[in-house]
Amino acid sequence: MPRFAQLVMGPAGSGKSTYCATMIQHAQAINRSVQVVNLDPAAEYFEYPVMADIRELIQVDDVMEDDSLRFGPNGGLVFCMEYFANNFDWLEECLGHVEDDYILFDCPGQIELYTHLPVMKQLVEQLQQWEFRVCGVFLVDSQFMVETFKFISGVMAALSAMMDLLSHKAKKEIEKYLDPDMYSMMEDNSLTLRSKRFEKLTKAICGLIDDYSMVRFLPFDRTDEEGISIVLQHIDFSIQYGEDLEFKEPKETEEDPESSTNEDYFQIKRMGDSDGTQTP
Ligand SMILES: Nc1nc2c(ncn2[C@@H]2O[C@H](COP(=O)(O)OP(=O)(O)OP(=O)(O)O)[C@@H](O)[C@H]2O)c(=O)[nH]1
Ligand SMILES: [Mg+2]
Repeated sequence: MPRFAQLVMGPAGSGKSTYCATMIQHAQAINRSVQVVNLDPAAEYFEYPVMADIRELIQVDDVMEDDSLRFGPNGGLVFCMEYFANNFDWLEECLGHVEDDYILFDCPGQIELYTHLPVMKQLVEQLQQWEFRVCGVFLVDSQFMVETFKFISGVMAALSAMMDLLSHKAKKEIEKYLDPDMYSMMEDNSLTLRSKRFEKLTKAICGLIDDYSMVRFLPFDRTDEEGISIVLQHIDFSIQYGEDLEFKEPKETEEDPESSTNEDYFQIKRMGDSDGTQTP
C-alpha cells in the first residue's frame, strides 16, 4: 500500500507551520489520520504535535555554537540539512511503517536548499523508495497575489496563498491570478514597463509560465473550512490518495431503513480491510 506525503515549502514566514497546524485540525475534524514531521532545524515554535522533529537529530544553535565550525544561521542550516541527508535512517526509524500514512513535512524556508543543494531532491527520492507518493505544496504570501510583478516573482515557486488579511476588493483581484493569462496581464502593465529590456525579459518569463502551464494556484484561507477542504482535495488528487477506497454495500438497518442517512450507505472501506471495519 502506498504512503502519502506533502512537502510544505515556501519562503520564510509564508505560513508553512500555520498551514500544517491548520491541516492537522482540519484532518481531525473530518476524522482523517494526518501527522506532521518538523524538518526545520531552526524552528522555535509550532502549534502542532509532531511525530518526528529534526531538532532531535541536529539543531542549528548547536552547530552555530561549535567553535570548530563557526557557521552563521544560514551556513548552520545548510550544515544541518546535509547532516540530515546523510542520516535518513533516523527519519526512517521515526516514521516506522504504518500503511496509508499521510504525513506533512514542515520544511525550512531558505530557497538555497531547493536551488543549490541536492538535499530536498534526495529527500523526495528517499521518500519514494519508502513507497511515499509525494506532493510539493509551496506557500506564497497572499500579498504576492495582488500585483502582477510580485506575482511573476512568486509564480516561480508557488501553489497556495493566505487570504484572510485581504480586503474584499483584493480578494476579487486574486481571482485573476488563480487561472492567469500571463499575456493579457502583461498588456495591463505595459505602460509601467519603462525599460525595453525589462519588458522583453518579463514577456519571456510570462511566455514560459503560460505556454507550459507551469504553476497552479489555490487560495488558502485558514478561516475557511470549505477552502481548506478544496486544497486538500487537489493535493489528494495529485498523489491519488483515496484511489484504493471502495464503497461498501448499502447497509440494511432493521429498525427503520427509511431513516438511514447517506453516510450509512456510503461507508468507506479500505481495500485490504478483511474484517470490514470502518476506517477513518
Ligand atoms: N493572518 C494570517 N497570518 C498568518 C497566516 N499564516 C501564517 N500567518 C502568520 O504569519 C507568521 C508566520 O507564520 P508561520 O506559519 O510561522 O510561517 P513559516 O513559513 O512556518 O515561517 P518559518 O518557519 O519561520 O519560515 C505567524 O505570525 C503566523 O501567525 C494566515 O493565513 N493568515
Ligand atoms: Mg515554520
